[in-house]
Amino acid sequence: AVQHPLWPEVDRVVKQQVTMAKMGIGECGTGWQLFAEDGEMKMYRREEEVDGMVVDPLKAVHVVKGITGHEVCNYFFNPKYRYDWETTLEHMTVLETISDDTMVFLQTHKRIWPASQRDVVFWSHMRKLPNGQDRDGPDMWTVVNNSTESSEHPANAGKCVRIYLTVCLLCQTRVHPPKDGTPISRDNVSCKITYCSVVNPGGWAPASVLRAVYKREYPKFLKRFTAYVVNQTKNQPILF
Ligand SMILES: CCCc1ccc(-c2ccc(S(=O)(=O)CCO)cc2)cc1[C@H]1C[C@H]1c1ccccn1
Repeated sequence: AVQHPLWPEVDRVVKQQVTMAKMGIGECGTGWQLFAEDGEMKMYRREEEVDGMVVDPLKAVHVVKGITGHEVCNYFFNPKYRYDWETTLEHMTVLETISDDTMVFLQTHKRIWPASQRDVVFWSHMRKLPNGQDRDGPDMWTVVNNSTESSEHPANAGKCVRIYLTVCLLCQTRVHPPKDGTPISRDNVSCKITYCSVVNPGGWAPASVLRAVYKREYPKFLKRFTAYVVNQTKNQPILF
């Protein structure tokens, strides 16, 4: 089959992002600060600025009972669910469907006063990862979102400031088989979720405003998204 021009970049960025997401906070270099904690969810960020703009890398780890990594990645990747869980989304357009696991999106996010409204163009790729370590262990699933250009939607041509982001959602399913040999139910599965993101806000926005937005929005986003997946899957057969 003929390769799509984006494919080499998709493959390279996915491998690079998954490698980083697998690293523990301690291995990810210094300067990570825990800025939000809620039950099993822990959110870390590193304060970084590029040309005076806040580009704080974020890394969140969460363990959610009753869902699998395949299910989490399906609900994160598939555009038909996005308006249900992405509260800051104003509009989403699928610019290109490259394959059943790779799409290009244009999204405008709700304006955060006093910053101007933002939009983003990114490719999104979902992939099952071979479980290198223990053969019989459940697979890992990932979705990587990475900013890309669009000739039909040039940056900063309209009212929105174009942002640039790289996001990696890495999911590892855990199965705790019941002692008495009864069939596996949702009580016997859980998913370890690692969410990494680096967002360049594009144009200038006050560091204090951006950091306040991230501090408020990221915990809300991950809690709302995972609760949504639990609710959507609770009466469905488990998708490993
Ligand atoms: C000035 C920066 C504004 C800003 C930039 C970027 C994003 C953003 C875009 C995409 C993704 S995602 O993980 O790829 C899921 C697909 O939508 C997450 C976050 C959100 C905000 C704004 C709306 C705020 C926000 C921040 C963090 C989480 C959710 N929303």
